[in-house]
Amino acid sequence: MRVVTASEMKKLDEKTIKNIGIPSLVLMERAGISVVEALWRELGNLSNQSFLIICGKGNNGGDGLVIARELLNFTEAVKVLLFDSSEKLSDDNRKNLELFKNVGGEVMYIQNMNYDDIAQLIENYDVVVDAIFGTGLSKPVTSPYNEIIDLVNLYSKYTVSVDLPSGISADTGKILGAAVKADLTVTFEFPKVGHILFPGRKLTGKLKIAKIGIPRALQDILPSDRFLITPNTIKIPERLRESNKGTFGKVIIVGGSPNYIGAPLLSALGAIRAGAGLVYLFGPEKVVYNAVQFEPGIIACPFNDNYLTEKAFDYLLRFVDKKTVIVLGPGLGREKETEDFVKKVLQNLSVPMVIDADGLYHLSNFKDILGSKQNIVLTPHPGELARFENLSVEKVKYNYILAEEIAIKYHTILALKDVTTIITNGKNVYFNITGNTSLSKGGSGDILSGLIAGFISQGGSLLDSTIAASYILGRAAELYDFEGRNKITEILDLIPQAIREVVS
Ligand SMILES: NC(=O)C1=CN([C@@H]2O[C@H](COP(=O)(O)OP(=O)(O)OC[C@H]3O[C@@H](n4cnc5c(N)ncnc54)[C@H](O)[C@@H]3O)[C@@H](O)[C@H]2O)[C@H](O)CC1
Ligand SMILES: [K+]
Repeated sequence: MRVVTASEMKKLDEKTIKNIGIPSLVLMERAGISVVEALWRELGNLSNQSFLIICGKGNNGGDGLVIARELLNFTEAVKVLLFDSSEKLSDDNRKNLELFKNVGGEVMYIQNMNYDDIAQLIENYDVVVDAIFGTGLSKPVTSPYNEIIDLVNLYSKYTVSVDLPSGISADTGKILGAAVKADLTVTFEFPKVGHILFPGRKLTGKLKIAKIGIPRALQDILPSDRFLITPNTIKIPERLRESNKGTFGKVIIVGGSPNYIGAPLLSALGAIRAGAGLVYLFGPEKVVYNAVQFEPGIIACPFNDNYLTEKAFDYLLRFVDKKTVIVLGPGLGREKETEDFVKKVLQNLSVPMVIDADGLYHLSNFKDILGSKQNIVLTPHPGELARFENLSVEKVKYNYILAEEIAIKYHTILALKDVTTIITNGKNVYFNITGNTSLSKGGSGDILSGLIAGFISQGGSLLDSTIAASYILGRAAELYDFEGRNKITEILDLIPQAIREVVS
């Protein structure tokens, strides 16, 4: 499913109105009705509820006035709150204000009230409809908008936002001054970036996407480069019955050090749960023997030292063949001699690699090597990417445009792991929103790295495998929400069911 920006949505609107000839008032009417329908589905009988619709001066406010007029067909307990009687309203807003009044609708102006009265008013209604700003928000909100938004957040019993929570940037999900915290948001035709990235995603509440008649034929004008990952985005290699362990590829997890014994094991378990045919663990002997105790399905490649040093490379070579996929990094440690090992691996091996954790730490000291590589997946979290690029976490977090640039610069697949994970090959961007706090603990990234490699080893492309792994890991966590009180290994046990959901 495409994810759009404000300007892309505006362009779609304009083409629909100017090229196709569907009047803007028709689009507004359908938008407004779709919100009432969503409210009816969410709240059931609307006739016994009361509604306060807070309208801005633009078309978001116009939608609100359509909603108000339609709600009057269910109940008389409908009131519209406008900001300033002298405000210059958009044409469609003004028209719908007139229609609302024509059907006996009641309007109040914030300019004539004090904040206590407004707080009281908000508190007296069952539902507040936030139709202040939508995709037209262009700068941080100021008085009186921010005060009203704060009052809605303080006193509203149930808030539904039209198109976007007012105050949220459609293009970034950032709060511009102040923003409404909605229980439900009804948007039109496509999710906006602001619904997908935090804090916009949190303030959106439950998101409903309504069709309002934008012709499908026009959608080709949209750049096809931003997508919300849904089950039908997922491509997982088919598992033919006539097969043997060699059919499903070979993954070598390269990692481990005295303080990080579990990380490479978790990565190996991720590869096993993805369905890889052979999963090797190449690491310090203590780490490897520990892993095989836990999971005898892992093939042991113990290196007789506490850390993987340059000497380990020749030993690793014995296990690598052209079908191998390597996960480089889980628990590697940050010893200088390990960096020499990592450099040698990157200089001499051209097999697909998923580079995570301390693999990224070492790689950051010789990034130019990526210029000569073809099939690398980098899986940093914001802190690791900030360090990798010598930027602040603030600059990096949820910055999908920067992520695209980095993927192009190093021509890799980049998975910027977060509550919304951003996956990009530099051309397209995919947003993953599955998961919950059961993944907010050590080891989830290790599992992900193995899961990605496991899908690649079965024939998945680097991009498809990264998308599938991110979605599947999140879905596994959702299948039984431990609310964070889980062992990370319990998520592994739910991966087969999460895969079955998308392949069946
Ligand atoms: N196809 C669709 O998606 C349709 C969407 N509709 C609705 O139209 C709005 C967008 O309307 P627009 O008039 O462009 O802007 P807003 O109503 O979001 O904003 C109102 C107005 O406010 C001004 N403004 C911007 N920032 C600030 C600020 N910080 N302080 C004060 N004023 C500000 C600016 O001039 C804006 O124009 C979309 O969200 C949908 O709800 C159509 O109704 C139907 C089709
Ligand atoms: K809104």
